[in-house]
Amino acid sequence: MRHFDLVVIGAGSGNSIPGPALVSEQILVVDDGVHFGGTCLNVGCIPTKMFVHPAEIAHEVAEARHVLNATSGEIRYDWQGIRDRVFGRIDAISEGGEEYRASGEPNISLLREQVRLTSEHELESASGERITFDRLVIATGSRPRELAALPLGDRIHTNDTILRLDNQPERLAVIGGGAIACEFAAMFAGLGTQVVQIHRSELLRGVDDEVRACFTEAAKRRWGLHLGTEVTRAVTTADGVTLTLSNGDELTVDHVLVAAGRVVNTDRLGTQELGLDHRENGALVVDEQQRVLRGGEPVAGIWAVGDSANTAQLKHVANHEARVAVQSILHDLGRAEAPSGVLGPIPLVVFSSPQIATFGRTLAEAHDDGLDAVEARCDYGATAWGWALADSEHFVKIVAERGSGTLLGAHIIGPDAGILLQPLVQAASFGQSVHGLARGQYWPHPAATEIVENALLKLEEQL
Ligand SMILES: Cc1cc2nc3c(=O)[nH]c(=O)nc-3n(C[C@H](O)[C@H](O)[C@H](O)COP(=O)(O)OP(=O)(O)OC[C@H]3O[C@@H](n4cnc5c(N)ncnc54)[C@H](O)[C@@H]3O)c2cc1C
Ligand SMILES: NC(=O)c1ccc[n+]([C@@H]2O[C@H](COP(=O)([O-])OP(=O)(O)OC[C@H]3O[C@@H](n4cnc5c(N)ncnc54)[C@H](O)[C@@H]3O)[C@@H](O)[C@H]2O)c1
Repeated sequence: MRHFDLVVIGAGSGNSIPGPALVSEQILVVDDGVHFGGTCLNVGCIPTKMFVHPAEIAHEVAEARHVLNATSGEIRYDWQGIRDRVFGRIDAISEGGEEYRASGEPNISLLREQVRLTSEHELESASGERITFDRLVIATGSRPRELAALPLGDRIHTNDTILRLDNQPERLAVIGGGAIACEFAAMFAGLGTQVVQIHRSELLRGVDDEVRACFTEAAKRRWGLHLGTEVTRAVTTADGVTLTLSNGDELTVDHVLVAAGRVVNTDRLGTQELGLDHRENGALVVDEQQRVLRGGEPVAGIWAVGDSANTAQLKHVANHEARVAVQSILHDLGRAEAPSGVLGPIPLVVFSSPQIATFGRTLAEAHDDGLDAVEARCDYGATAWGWALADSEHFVKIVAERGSGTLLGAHIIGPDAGILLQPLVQAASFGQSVHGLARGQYWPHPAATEIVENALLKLEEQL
């Protein structure tokens, strides 16, 4: 029976655990993914954004008349060319990474199989191999939730398969109203697919109400939107997929994308049987060192990171957790201080069109928490950069506590929202009050950051 000092299950964020600091450990990396390297690299953040950008250019060209007073003729996009540019780059990284893990380092071995824990120090692979270990990192991530009414197949996809289609769908139904659904809907619509998004409630629940309303209006202008509706039946024919909706409507599309949330992969790992603490969504409960808990106490020798250990389901969170886990393992080995682990608020950027960026509380949430909070809004259109963009709909909102000026949240919709959010994430992370934040530094004129500066100035007036 093989034995390892450390086993890492999951080679997404888990793949960054082995490194120079652990070179003296015999490490086994285990992964059962079709492509090596996890969700972000193969079917998540990176390929989607590599499609989102060309789609955004295409959208801007279509809108060019608005800013250029130009007449834009019909432009045809080369789906296969875009797809091959994306996967030509990504697949090479995935294949190179797999080869390096399999044979590039003397202390690291690779197992490409699904495994299940049989105890805290033993696992069994699908082919029946039993392997023991001293320490374990669980980084098994999540997978798309499937819907009974929409069995996956050649025409019904998740994010795992749709980006590799040979031909761009002329008609696409997107099911769901979260980040994935909103990004894919805008992306396909930008490239000229006739998109219809079908969702049982409102888009982007949990995001600031005004931001959501602005997004929903923009979405309605760009693609079909059926809200408060579910798909009850799907019939695949030679012509496409005919969907029956809960309101009785029927529509036929070429392909369907199911984006109805993620299932945490602990359900097939055996962690429940080990009595480890789980959250409602199946993620493991961990402490600030990423050690998994049982009965609220850390279990010796087991760490968890990423989607299997948090509810944020974001890559920047998973990356940070992996760094914390490495330091905690080194601490366990007597070679480092214990990590502190805690960073500031977690930002979320939805790379749809328009883009949304947010962190922290909305004004309503701050009030619900009993805080004396105030909010200021600056429209893009109230600044010189907004005039350059001819923007009349997007805005920045900042929430702070009256008196102390503590930054409680920020909510942005519009071009480069993710970039505009970061100075506020930085201020909140380093405990900087809103007092003096606008006037205590230069803001280059007339850059888009002036929108943030003006929101801060308005906010300060209310403190
Ligand atoms: C379409 C999409 C777009 C996204 N866009 C963004 C974005 O723009 N920004 C952002 O921050 N986040 C984004 N995310 C979320 C982000 O991709 C995830 O939060 C992150 O990749 C999770 O990393 P992880 O290491 O926890 O898991 P993963 O990367 O999913 O890795 C887990 C690995 O474990 C393997 N595995 C699971 N169970 C077993 C088992 N029992 N045995 C062996 N192997 C196993 C899996 O095959 C997988 O390779 C997106 C997600 C999706 C789906
Ligand atoms: N830009 C980003 O950072 C980015 C992009 C994509 C995904 N992600 C991450 O990935 C995670 C998953 O994204 P997501 O959009 O799949 O999840 P989500 O949880 O945001 O949205 C899931 C959607 O599916 C709907 N849904 C759930 N069950 C359903 C059912 N049975 N029938 C019909 N609809 C159903 C929900 O109402 C919701 O609108 C997110 O938590 C997000 O953090 C991040």
